[in-house]
Amino acid sequence: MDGPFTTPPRPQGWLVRLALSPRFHRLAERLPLVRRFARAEGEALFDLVQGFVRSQVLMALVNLGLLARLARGPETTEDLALLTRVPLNRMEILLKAATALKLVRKRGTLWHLTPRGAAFTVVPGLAEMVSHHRALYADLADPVGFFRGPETTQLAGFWPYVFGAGIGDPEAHRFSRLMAESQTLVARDTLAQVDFSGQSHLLDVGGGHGAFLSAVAARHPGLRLTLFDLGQVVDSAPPLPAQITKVAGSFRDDSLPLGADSLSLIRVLYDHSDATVAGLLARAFEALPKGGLLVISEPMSGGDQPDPATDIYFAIYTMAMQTGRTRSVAEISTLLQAAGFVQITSPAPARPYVTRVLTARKI
Ligand SMILES: C[S@@+](CC[C@H](N)C(=O)[O-])C[C@H]1O[C@@H](n2cnc3c(N)ncnc32)[C@H](O)[C@@H]1O
Repeated sequence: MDGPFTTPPRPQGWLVRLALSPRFHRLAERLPLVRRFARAEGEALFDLVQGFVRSQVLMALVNLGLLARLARGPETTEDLALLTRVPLNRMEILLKAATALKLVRKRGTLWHLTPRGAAFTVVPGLAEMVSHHRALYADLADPVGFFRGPETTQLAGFWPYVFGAGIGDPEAHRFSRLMAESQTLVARDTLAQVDFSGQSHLLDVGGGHGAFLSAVAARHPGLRLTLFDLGQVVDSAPPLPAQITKVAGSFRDDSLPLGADSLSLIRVLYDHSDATVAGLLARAFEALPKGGLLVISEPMSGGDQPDPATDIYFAIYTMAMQTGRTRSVAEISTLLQAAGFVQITSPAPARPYVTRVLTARKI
């Protein structure tokens, strides 16, 4: 730690005072009940210490294609080593680490996937998501510099649109595919919490390749649907159900299309600064008729009660993007109220690490 603290130490709670005392730790080893608690805390601390190594083991398994390979059937260490050009002794260590992560197990001479390892290979977009963390981990390689605020980050380069930059076709394709593949779970959790059956026309702003609208189309065949996103993104979308119309434009520079009585922003706000979000919400308010429904769905901060997933992973990820922010329900609500929206509700999320839904109305 460099630099002096300017305030004298403040009083601490008694449990913290105990945990700060080396004498207490020596004593705890001799008292069975306290020992159990102290050891559980010790294990939790060790898990914190080794977290990065766990993630890198997972990254190696994904990038070497080992989990995908084992999804085809069991293999020997020798074959896996040969296939991936990893020396045999190092492959053995990697597979044992994967066993400790409960992703694989060895029976006789053959490595098999566990049910968790098998589930990993079929969750849409999960392997791609792990792979693209290369940029995030590069940014976090110097965590002190990262928290002090670097000039540039690799992750910002992965998502060029966040600065309003024009994007090329390969970039549009790369990040839209990543988002579309992870959209399945987001759409499922969003549609479990929002009922569009009273609506006639939904406009999905920043809708990427239309994965969310395709899920809505399957659920509500009579609903008119409009996909709005940057030109390069809508142009590279795969063929979509007939009820979806594509409109190209930028929510920074263009008005949003009129005519829809509901508007969704799925995983859009957290990419952008408060100023950009305020502008976007003002445009959404303009585009909706009286009574119009706004749906926001993305992982949200726990606010005063930080959430174990969103206040670590998403808060730091969006900070690494340099323009984004993982906001709490209260923070988004303040921005919504400033834009004129009322009747703001946010049901408890089923899986906060997948998404949280917030709805509001224009009246
Ligand atoms: C994180 S992705 C989410 C995509 C999709 N809603 C989903 O959840 O899979 C954000 C989307 O916002 C779009 N976007 C970013 N800036 C935009 C802008 N200025 N105007 C329109 N769309 C924009 C991106 O192209 C991208 O498709």
